[in-house]
Amino acid sequence: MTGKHLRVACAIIERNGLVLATRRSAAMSLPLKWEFPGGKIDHGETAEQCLLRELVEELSLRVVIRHPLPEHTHAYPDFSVTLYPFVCGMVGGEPVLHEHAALAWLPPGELLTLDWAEADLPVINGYLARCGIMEARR
Ligand SMILES: Nc1nc2c([nH]c(=O)n2[C@H]2C[C@H](O)[C@@H](COP(=O)(O)OP(=O)(O)OP(=O)(O)O)O2)c(=O)[nH]1
Repeated sequence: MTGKHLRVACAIIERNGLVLATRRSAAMSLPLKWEFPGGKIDHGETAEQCLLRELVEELSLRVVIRHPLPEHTHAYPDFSVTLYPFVCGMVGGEPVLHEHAALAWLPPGELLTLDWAEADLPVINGYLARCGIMEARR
């Protein structure tokens, strides 16, 4: 593994049978890739605390954290990331884009139609397996 290692909490937010995906902006790392909203875990912060903070900063969104999913580590060419995913529910309100280029609410079975950050693919497939949806694409 080369470069820095990031620990990142991310949210699989469910609402009325749909899941929220956000698209990174052209100015961010991994430009225009789709991801689950969240961000880097600060020193002294739990993954859950990070997630609640990042969702307010990025999307003005308050959620309830329902349960964690298994973490996954992925090596990109110049850095590596461990994703700490949490299935969440909405408290209320609508997400507001402060940093991302776009958002989409999709049925779980359509998530893999987006161009995801590579690290997310095992997370999505694990989530789909929990939902009883067979992996349709890689
Ligand atoms: N939030 C989030 N980040 C992800 C996911 N998948 C994935 O590879 N990442 C990567 C993208 C970023 O390099 C890093 C998260 O950092 P960040 O959300 O604070 O992004 P950032 O633009 O501030 O990062 P940087 O350019 O300052 O390095 O993890 C995901 O599902 N959600």
